Amino acid sequence: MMDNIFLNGMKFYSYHGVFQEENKLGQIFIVDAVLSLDLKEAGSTDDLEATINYGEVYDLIDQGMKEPSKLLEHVAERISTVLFSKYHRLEEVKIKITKQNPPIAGHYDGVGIEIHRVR
Ligand SMILES: Nc1nc2c(c(=O)[nH]1)N=C([C@H](O)[C@@H](O)CO)CN2
Repeated sequence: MMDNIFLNGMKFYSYHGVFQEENKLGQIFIVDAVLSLDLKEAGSTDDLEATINYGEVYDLIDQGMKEPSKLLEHVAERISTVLFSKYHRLEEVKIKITKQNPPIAGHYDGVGIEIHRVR
């Protein structure tokens, strides 16, 4: 069983979407991320260098959300690639991106995607 670091309910105003109106007007995106790695060393040494700094992860996700893409799949894939290249300790990552108010008629809490990548 793997240990996890999570960042829940991050909100970004970004411009991802298939439709021109989404690229022009933008909308709110909610991102949840789970990073799986062994946290035992950090737990025993109390040393930030022995783990992944979730403040730094937030900044990387923020940067990734700023670059417009058509598909949420592409946004999530870009972010996971950056995380794996930056953190050698990272073994698995899950990234979920939700649009609460996309241009789709109907009643729902949100639509989106979730990816799970293993190094
Ligand atoms: N699997 C996906 N389907 C759709 C996406 C997406 O990113 N992944 N995006 C759209 C539009 O941009 C959406 O916001 C409104 O229809 C459509 N389907």
